[in-house]
Amino acid sequence: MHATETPSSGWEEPRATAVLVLADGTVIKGFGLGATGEASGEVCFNTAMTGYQEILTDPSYSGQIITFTFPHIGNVGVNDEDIESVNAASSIGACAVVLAADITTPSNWRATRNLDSWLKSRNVIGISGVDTRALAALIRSKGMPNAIIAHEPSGNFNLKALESKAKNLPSMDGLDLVPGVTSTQRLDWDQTTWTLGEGYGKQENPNYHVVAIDYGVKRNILRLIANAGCKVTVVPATTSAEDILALKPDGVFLSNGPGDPAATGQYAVPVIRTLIAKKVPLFGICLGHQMLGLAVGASTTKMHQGHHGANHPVKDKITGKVEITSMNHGFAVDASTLPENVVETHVSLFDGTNCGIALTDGMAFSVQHHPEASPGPQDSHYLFDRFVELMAKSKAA
Ligand SMILES: NC(=O)CC[C@H](N)C(=O)O
Repeated sequence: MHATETPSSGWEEPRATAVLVLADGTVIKGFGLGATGEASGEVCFNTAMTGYQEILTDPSYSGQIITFTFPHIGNVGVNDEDIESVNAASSIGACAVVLAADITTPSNWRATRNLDSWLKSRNVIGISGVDTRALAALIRSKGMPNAIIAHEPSGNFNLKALESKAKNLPSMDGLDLVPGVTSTQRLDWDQTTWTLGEGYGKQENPNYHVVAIDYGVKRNILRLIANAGCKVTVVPATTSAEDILALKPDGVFLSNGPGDPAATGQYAVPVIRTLIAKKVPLFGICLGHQMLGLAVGASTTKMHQGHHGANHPVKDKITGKVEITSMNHGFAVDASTLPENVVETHVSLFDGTNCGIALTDGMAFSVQHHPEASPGPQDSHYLFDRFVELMAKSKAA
């Protein structure tokens, strides 16, 4: 500035190019990234410090806007290997993302792309410059709100219209979102986990055949089942019990997935009940766990703020061991409604909610957390071996 010029009043607030409008009318302004336009969903917060690409592509997050409490999201870029959705038909996963810091140039040897352009290519809207700690605190006190996010480079927003749209969004309670994410065709899976220098491996000598019912399955779950010595056939969510049994599985896996389990249970539960009656070894994760719960007659409830992170302590009540787990759920099985032939096997040490069940006949078990991690700690990998042991016992009987 030239010495004779009048000093300006100081720093001017940059124009907001994105807004997040909550159903209660709260307006959060920031800077748009990723796709332009509007998206709507339930706002949750995830506290994981790593693995944003796996989180964003987890089909369980469909219909949700993820607020990352870790500020530096995008700093390791993205690549083609860390996508978790199996159904590649569309941009499946979270519909929008809320960040504290702007996305910086990626710095990682595996990065092939910048998070911003990748979000745009997947039609996912983002907003940065948000006080994500304050938003997480708001969710903690008031629960997960519905919201509209809008990204408009001109910065012209009709806030009244956005607020009324946000108010009229349907509650996640009662939504069946599985049809939008499940595979439409049967799929043979033999890929195993990733190792440095080798990339993903292949299961060449399987001992067991697992049918995985795809309610929105994550790739790393299928890889860990393959690692444990199995050939996997992934089938669409509405596959009948007859068609599943015709594949002669040694075990059936009930996958994770989005939405309200009670709404999804309408077609899933009768199938699971038949499999229980036929004593087929069953293993369920997250939505699959909730649906096993519904199939045995228990009920599920909507949680206040849910669990979304990578450091949640869970106690295995059978062994007494505590495992640090990856979590992503907004519903839970109500343990007080479990029938006599089902035991609670795992419990959250954060809030005492149910995190695992097993049938007393020993043929079916499930957990609420994500033992496959991706991202997250690997303490719970043992559950895949438990599933194989169950199939071995059943085969030997
Ligand atoms: N990760 C999942 O499978 C989530 C299950 C279910 N949609 C929930 O929010 O509780």
